[in-house]
Amino acid sequence: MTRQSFVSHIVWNLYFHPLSGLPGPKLWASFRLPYVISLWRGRLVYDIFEWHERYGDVVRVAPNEVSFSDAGAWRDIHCRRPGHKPFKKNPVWWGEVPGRAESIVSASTSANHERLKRALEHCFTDRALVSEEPLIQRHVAKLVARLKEQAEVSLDCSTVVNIVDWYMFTTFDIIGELCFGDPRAFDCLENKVFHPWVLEIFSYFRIGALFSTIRFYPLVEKVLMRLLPAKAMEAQERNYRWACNKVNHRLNLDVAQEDFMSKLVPQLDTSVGQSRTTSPDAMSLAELHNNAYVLTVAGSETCGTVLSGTTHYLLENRDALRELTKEIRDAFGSANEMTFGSLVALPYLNAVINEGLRLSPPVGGSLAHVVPEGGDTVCGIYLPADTHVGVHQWSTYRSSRKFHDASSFRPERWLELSKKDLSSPYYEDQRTGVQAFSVGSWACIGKNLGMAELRLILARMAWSFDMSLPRVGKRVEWGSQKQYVLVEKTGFDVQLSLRHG
Ligand code: HEM
Repeated sequence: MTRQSFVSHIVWNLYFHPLSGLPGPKLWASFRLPYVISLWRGRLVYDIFEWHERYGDVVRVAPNEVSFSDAGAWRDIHCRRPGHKPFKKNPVWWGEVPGRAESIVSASTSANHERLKRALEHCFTDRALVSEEPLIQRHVAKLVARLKEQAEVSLDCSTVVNIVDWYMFTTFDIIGELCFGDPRAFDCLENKVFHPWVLEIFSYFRIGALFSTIRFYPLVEKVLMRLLPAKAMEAQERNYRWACNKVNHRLNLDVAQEDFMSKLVPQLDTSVGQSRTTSPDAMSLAELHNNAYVLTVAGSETCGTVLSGTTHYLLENRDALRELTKEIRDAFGSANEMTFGSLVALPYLNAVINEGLRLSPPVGGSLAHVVPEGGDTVCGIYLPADTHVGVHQWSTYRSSRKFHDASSFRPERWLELSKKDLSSPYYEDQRTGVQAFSVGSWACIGKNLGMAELRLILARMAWSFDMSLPRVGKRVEWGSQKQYVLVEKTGFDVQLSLRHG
């Protein structure tokens, strides 16, 4: 692009573009680069939050992108509206990986997405959850047992641990067994370290997010794809193949066990390639491989982030931690009584988790979508076709215009009393804007399983340990960690003392 055409491009973006009337920082509206640089710095979520605080619920954050922090945008972007075309996922972020079959996440056509969703949903029905609970209970009991072992050998019956690691050990061990039918697939709790496969996955989060931004510049993408060292591609392929082999191994196991595969095998179309000759909902083996891979990542990192964030805020808010601990210890006579079913009924535990999801969502930014052909409205604002749009979670959840004492951890805001009592400072909180599992066609398929895991792990921790911040140890300020679509968690220490009595 010559200097002259670059300048006219900026002038057009600022003054003649159909979005030029929308509020937002002029530099960001001029060209895409400030947005890309902010993401590369891991600051995009925080920068957009600042723009929303300054400009309001609708902000133009790039020449062709509009960010919303309005609860109504969930409905308009994510849900089917009679008489409207669906907003598809933005291929910049959700593109297919070349050479792999489609996964539920990459499937952008609704027909394919719906088929894969129907197939995978068998893993997440109420009945499926009941059958999977013993497996999950076993791993959570192991988490507690390993931590207790460490506390028991010290004179003061306590131990200091990086709790983020321990939560992630647990969520990966759980998902490893659910996806691959192998209780020791990752064996992180046993070895007290991450499995090398998991470490590789962590490294791809950042690279994947950075790489996606290249798609804003198709020419650069083409060149870069050519220059990319074969070694880097091979490493990713090896990582993927490892998961495929684990799936194949599980398929050949001759034992009856209740995991995801026991629900997915009946959906498997064994005909060659990706053609489907049996049920219209069937999955090919290649699709099973990729979807198992996606489930492994989607079902572990997310839970680990919310557990870590919630624990961080509980430790900083001793009254909330005391209230939670009391509720759990009063409700049960023994740890075995804590089940998926019994924990649903605890109001404070659920309020704590809702508040944890508000302040530490696994995806802080937008779940990017594209306005369909012909253009459409979001929150009453007309947007031309192909405009990139999304609900910015961090800005919606932390908005001082939507929540009383928005940046503070206040589980009370989720209690029934606060919703009904006109004199409660939280009465007018816009709770419906908090949708950390998303809503509509692409909403999280693992929500119930995820919530059950969060409840069980937090409850078992509060039941077994008195938790506190150690005098000396690693701390974190949750809202200053870098985010590359997902939160790059730096870790923090917790003192776990065996409970008295
Ligand atoms: C705290 C826990 C979790 C949170 C906050 C969470 C959040 C999310 C979010 C925000 C999305 C994107 C939705 C969209 O694009 O509109 C998503 C999608 C998804 N999640 Fe979760 N998730 C959690 C746990 C899980 C678990 C435990 C599993 C499975 C084991 C899972 C599997 C998936 C899958 C397969 C999708 C893609 C759904 C689709 O495209 O139709 N998630 N999740």
